Amino acid sequence: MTLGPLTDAVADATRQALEVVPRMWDRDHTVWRDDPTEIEDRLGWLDAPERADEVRGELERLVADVVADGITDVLLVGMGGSSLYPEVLATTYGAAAGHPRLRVLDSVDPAAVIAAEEELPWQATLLVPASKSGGTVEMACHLARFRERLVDVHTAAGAGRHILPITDPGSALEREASERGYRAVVHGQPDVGGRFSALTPFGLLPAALLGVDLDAHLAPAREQLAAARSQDPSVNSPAVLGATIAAAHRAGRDKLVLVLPDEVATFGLWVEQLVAESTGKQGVGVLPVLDADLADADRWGDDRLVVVLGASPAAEAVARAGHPVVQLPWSGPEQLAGEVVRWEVATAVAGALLGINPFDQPDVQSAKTATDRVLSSGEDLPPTGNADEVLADVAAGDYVALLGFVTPGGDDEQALHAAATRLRSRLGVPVTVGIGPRYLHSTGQLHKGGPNTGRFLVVVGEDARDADVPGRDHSFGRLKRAQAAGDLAALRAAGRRAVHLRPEALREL
Ligand SMILES: O=P(O)(O)OC[C@H]1O[C@H](O)[C@H](O)[C@@H](O)[C@@H]1O
Repeated sequence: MTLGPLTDAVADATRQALEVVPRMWDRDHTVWRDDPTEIEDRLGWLDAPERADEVRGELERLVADVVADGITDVLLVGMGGSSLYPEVLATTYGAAAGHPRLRVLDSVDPAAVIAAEEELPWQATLLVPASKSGGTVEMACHLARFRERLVDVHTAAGAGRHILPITDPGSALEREASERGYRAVVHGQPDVGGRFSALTPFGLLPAALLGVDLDAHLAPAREQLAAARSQDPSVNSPAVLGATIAAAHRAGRDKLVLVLPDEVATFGLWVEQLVAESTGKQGVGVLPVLDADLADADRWGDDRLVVVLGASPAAEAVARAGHPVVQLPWSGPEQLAGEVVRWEVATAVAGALLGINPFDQPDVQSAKTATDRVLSSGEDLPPTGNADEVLADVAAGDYVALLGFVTPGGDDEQALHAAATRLRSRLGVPVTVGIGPRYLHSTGQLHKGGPNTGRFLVVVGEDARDADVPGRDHSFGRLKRAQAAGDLAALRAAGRRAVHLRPEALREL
């Protein structure tokens, strides 16, 4: 740890954090807020490993049956907390011998939907709709469309056996499952919010499907939770990380540059949702920055805290340039669930020190409401503008977010990253890239609820082909455009500087 300018502030914040720790373990909601709403029923992640032990056998039996049925592929559809950890698991571990591949879809881009549809062997595919609320629109549209593919090959009577939802008890998705005879329903933990649900069945079922040994996966999580009870700061590294994030924020270092080993690169997406959606509200917020150019650190403003997982030769130069650097040990992918706990505790502790409720997401709804309005009114996107409208007065302490409603992994996404690299070097401020609608369930909260220091370029790709959504009067392409329009409207209503651009405009940035 090279805290440099933050050394004293972190020591103070660590003392405060250690006062928070026993109260957090007592489930004392006043750590965060006097009002217990969306706190007292959101702390179940503190005993996720014990709760996992209660359901492990059932999950392993379900998976054994799936494997015995000859399933070769799993398609998980869901958003935010219901999809990001499965994506981390799939990309970090892959499928064990004899277990199905796992593909995660959190895009409504028609090309992405069609690609999944055309590439999967529906005869041997299991569809896993994952949604805590059971009503998230993207998941519902995916389920409607892909269920038809299953009906095509298995008939309506046989399709249900190929659908295995994960949802909270009593949700609309659970009702649909019983009406339509889906294979089973795996319940989430009602007292755990989406972004804290990685070690509940939302992450455990996908892990078991991939053939991950759940007991071994959870072992580092148990160790980290035990450490998170300690009053010794050399042991309780999760609380110290939370204290460091809070101290950095208080000092104006509200951008968290995360440097990860390549083998867990997608873990950044999970941390991004956890930190941004938990802290970004009431004008407060820590912006996760996943693609910082460390070689440029001597040109950065003093608004950044750098957290490095594992060894990074570049981190030393960052510290020499005067930025605080936290180095966390990394022994390999088997440590993943321990990192989940570290970041969950750190986020909860940082929330307490920053005076916000880390478990709600009050500003996510505004974009959803605006999207519904666009869909029902028949409106389209507002006219495109000029990036200079919002970039002209960018100053130190600001950030730029490129928000692309584009095909994940396609040319337009590459163009977004290339433009982000150029803007970083031109403007000297952090430039993030978010892919819609994924980011709406992640950094979208911070964009609208956090400090008004962002500039938002909403880039919407054209669709060469569209895909209809059975049972709805809009297509996937229309939904995508309505979500982009909805977020633009919500950003502007929150007083944020946001402009609509075509992908071609990225070349001029
Ligand atoms: O799991 P679901 O209920 O479908 O919710 C999925 C996601 O939707 C919302 O937009 C929240 O902001 C996220 O925190 C959540 O993870």
